[in-house]
Amino acid sequence: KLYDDVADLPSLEYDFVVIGGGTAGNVVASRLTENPNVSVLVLEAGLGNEGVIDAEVPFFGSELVSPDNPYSWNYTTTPQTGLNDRVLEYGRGHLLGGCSSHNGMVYTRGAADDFNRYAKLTGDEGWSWNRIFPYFLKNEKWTPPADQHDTHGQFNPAIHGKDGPISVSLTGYPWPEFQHRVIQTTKELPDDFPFNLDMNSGHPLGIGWLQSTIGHGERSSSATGYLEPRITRPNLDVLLHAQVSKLVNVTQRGGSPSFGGVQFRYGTSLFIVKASKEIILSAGVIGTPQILLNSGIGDHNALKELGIPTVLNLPSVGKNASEHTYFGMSWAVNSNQTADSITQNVTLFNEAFTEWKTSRTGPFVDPESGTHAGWLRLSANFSAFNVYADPSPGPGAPHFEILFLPTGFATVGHFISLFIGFVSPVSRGSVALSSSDPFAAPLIDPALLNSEFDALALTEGIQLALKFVTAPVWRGYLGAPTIDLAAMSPAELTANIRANAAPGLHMVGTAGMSPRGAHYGVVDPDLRVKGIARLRVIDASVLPIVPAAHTQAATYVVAERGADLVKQTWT
Ligand SMILES: Cc1cc2nc3c(=O)[nH]c(=O)nc-3n(C[C@H](O)[C@H](O)[C@H](O)COP(=O)(O)OP(=O)(O)OC[C@H]3O[C@@H](n4cnc5c(N)ncnc54)[C@H](O)[C@@H]3O)c2cc1C
Repeated sequence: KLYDDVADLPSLEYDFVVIGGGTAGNVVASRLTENPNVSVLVLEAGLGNEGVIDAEVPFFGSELVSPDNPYSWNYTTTPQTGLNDRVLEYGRGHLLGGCSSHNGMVYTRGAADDFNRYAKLTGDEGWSWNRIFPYFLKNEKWTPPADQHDTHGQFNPAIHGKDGPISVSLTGYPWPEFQHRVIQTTKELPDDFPFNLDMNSGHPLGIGWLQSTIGHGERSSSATGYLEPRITRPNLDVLLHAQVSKLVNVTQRGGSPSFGGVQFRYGTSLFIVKASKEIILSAGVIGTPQILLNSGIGDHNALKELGIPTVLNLPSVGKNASEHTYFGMSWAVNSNQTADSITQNVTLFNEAFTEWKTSRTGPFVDPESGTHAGWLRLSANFSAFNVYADPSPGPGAPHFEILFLPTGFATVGHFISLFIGFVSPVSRGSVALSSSDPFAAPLIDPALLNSEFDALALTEGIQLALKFVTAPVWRGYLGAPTIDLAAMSPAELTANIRANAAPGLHMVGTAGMSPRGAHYGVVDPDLRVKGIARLRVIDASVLPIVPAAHTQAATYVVAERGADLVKQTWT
C-alpha cells in the first residue's frame, strides 16, 4: 500500500527496507514481494508521481528539472574547473520513480563492450552482456508508437522484450522533413555515419531511430511499470516524504558490523524502522553515498573531520564518479515543421495538449530529446591517443553520442539541434558530505572535462558532428547556425565547450563494484557492501564506469539482477 502519512504505516519492522523508491528501488521492491512470505517497506523522500502531469506527458518532461522544482532535488555541482569554474544545476528525481519519472526517457542499453568490461572489472561473468541480456528483455515491453506508423526498418524486433513492466517505443509523431534528412545523411555519408537498424543490440555504432520509455503516448517509469500494478500486495508498503538520514543499531554479525535499522525524517520528527533480513540502498548516485557516509561507512579521515564516528573505513565511498558531458548546437531551418512552431504558438500548444488528453496522440507523445541518435568513435589516428590510452571499453563502443532534435528551444524562429555527448570520459569525480547535518545537500563534483583528453576528444567530436550537416540533403533546408562553430579553430572550439557544456545527468560509480576481496570499491559483485553484513546497494551507483549510453536501461538491469541476487540469498 502507498502511504502519505507515517502515522498510517502499519509497522516499523519489515524483512527488507528499500531506501529510495526510484528507478532501481521500485524494481527491487516489486521483485522481492513476488514472494508473499517476505515483507518490504520502501522509504521515498520525494512526492507521489500520480497526477503529476509533467511526469506523464512526454513532451513536458523537461519542466521537472526547471529550478526550484518540488519534483527535483535541485542540486548544484561544485565549481567545475574543466568548465571555467561554472556551478551547474544537477537535477535528480524527487518523486516516486526517481529519475525514471523525470528523465528524458531515452532508452539505450549501451554496448556489449560496456558490460563485458563490467564482468572483467568485477571478476563476475554475471555482469557480461550475454548474461545480462535476458534482464533487458525481462524489463521491457515493446510497444507500437502512438501514431501506429509502419516501423519496418526502424528497429529489430528480435532483440526486444514483449512482456516486461517498462514500455519502450519508437517516436510517435512524425517530423518528416527533418527525419528524412537524418536518414538520408546515412546514405550520403555512410563512411562516417552508417545506418544502424537498432542501437540496442549491443552494437550501437551508427545512426538510428530513437527508442524511448514511453507506451501509448505516456511516460513509462519504475513507478508506473513496476510499482503501481503491485501496490495492492499485502506484503509491500511504500512511504512517501520519508528522507533517510542514516543506518543505525550497529551490531556485530559473523565478525562484520551490521545495521538493524534505518533512521528517517518525516516532517520534523525522526523515526527508526527495523529490517530483519536486509537493508537495500537504492537512493541513487548522490543519495546512496551520502547515506553510507552519514552512517560512518567511508573514508575514515574525512568522516573524522566531520565528527562522524567510523563504523567501517571504506575510502572508495563517493569516489570514482563518472559522467558524460553534453554540448548543443542549433541551426535555423527553412521550414516551419519544427517543435518550435508548437512551443511558440499558444493556440497550437493548446491544440496539441487537447489532442494528447483526448487520444494520447499528437506532438506531445514524444519527449524533446530527439527523433534519432548516433553513436560514433574517435578515429584510431586521433592525436591524443599518442599520449592517452583509449578510455572506451572496446572497438564496438562509442566515444560520442549525437542526439538529433527537430527544435531549437527558441522563442522566435525555426531551428533544429544536434546535442553531442562525450560518453567515454577519463575524468573521475566525487560525491562528499558538506557537513555533519545528514540532510544537508552533499558536494557533487562530476569533474566534467577535468582531464585534458576529455576536452580534446569532445572538440574532435564536435568537428565530426558538424560534418553531418554537410551532406547534400541539408542544402537549401539548413540556414545559419546560432553560433558558427565551423569557423572556429580547435582552440576556440574547446574554449566554447568549456563555456557552454553541461552534464549528461548520467553519473554512476559512487558505490562502485569491484572483485570480491579487492581493497578498493564499495560493493562486491553480488552488490553487498564490502565488510558490512546484510547491506546491499542496488542502483546506478554500483556501475564502476559510466556506460556509453543513457543510464536508465543499465540501472534497470542492475536492479533486476540485484533482486535475483537478494532472492538467492534468502530462499
Ligand atoms: C534530468 C535527467 C534526465 C535523464 N535522462 C535520461 C534519459 O533520457 N535516458 C536515460 O537512460 N537516463 C536518463 N537519465 C539518467 C537515469 O534516469 C538515471 O541514471 C537512473 O534513472 C538512476 O536510477 P537510480 O535508481 O540509480 O536513482 P534514482 O532514480 O534517482 O532513484 C533514487 C531514489 O531515491 C530517493 N532518495 C534519494 N535520497 C534519499 C533519502 N535520503 N531518503 C529516501 N529516499 C531518497 C530519490 O528521491 C529517488 O526517488 C536522466 C537523469 C536525469 C536526472
